Amino acid sequence: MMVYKLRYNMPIAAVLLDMDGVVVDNLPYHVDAWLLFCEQHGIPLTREIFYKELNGMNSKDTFEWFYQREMSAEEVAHLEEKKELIYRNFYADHRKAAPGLVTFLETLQKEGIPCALATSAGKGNIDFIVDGLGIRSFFKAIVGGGEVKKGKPDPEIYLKAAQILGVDPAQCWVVEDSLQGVQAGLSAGMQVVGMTTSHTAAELSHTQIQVPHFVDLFDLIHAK
Ligand SMILES: O=P(O)(O)OC[C@H]1O[C@@H](O)[C@H](O)[C@@H](O)[C@@H]1O
Repeated sequence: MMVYKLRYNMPIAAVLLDMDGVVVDNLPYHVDAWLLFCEQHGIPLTREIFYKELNGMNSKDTFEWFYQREMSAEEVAHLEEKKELIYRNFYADHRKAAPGLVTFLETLQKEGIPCALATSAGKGNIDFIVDGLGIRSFFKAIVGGGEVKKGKPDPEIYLKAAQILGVDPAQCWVVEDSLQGVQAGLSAGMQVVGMTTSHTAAELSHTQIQVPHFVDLFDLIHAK
């Protein structure tokens, strides 16, 4: 059941989209890649632990969680390259925009509402999705995981995106699927749409709205 509890009927200053699990429903491919990477490196990981603890985190935080120590940028880049190669091989032939995404982006553009992408992913994975789907021109800003000091669940990435767009965080809608990402959006003081690709609506019930995809989403969040 969809829960619809808007904090108030506000105009939308901007929409900030998460990428993995939102723009594309690709999480199972990321998880398969992490599981294979972990198997190859002797790290115990289960699907359940991934969704609960790691989904939405950037690579640095994920590798530090695995190895339980701080890691240098070089070390992270080296391991990240291995894992993302596996992921991109798994997902390349399956790239597909989430249902309703392009119409949603076109509507925002027509209404003059700026849109940004705020993802924990690195540049390689961002280009792989954004250019793979041909949607780059819809984004006024793209903030990647490597461009913030603190990754999700910290609000920094969403606050940075709002700052680049020059909008009030309280008038932004975030679209997220992961628990870490939802927390980042809520901590930024934004309204959050929980997209139920990785978690159930009940697990995302702390967001303002839960939806399965972008179809009809604009009408739901648009102030009447
Ligand atoms: O959900 P976002 O912010 O697009 O996150 C991307 C990240 O999502 C995580 O779940 C993946 O483990 C990462 O590899 C990926 O970079």
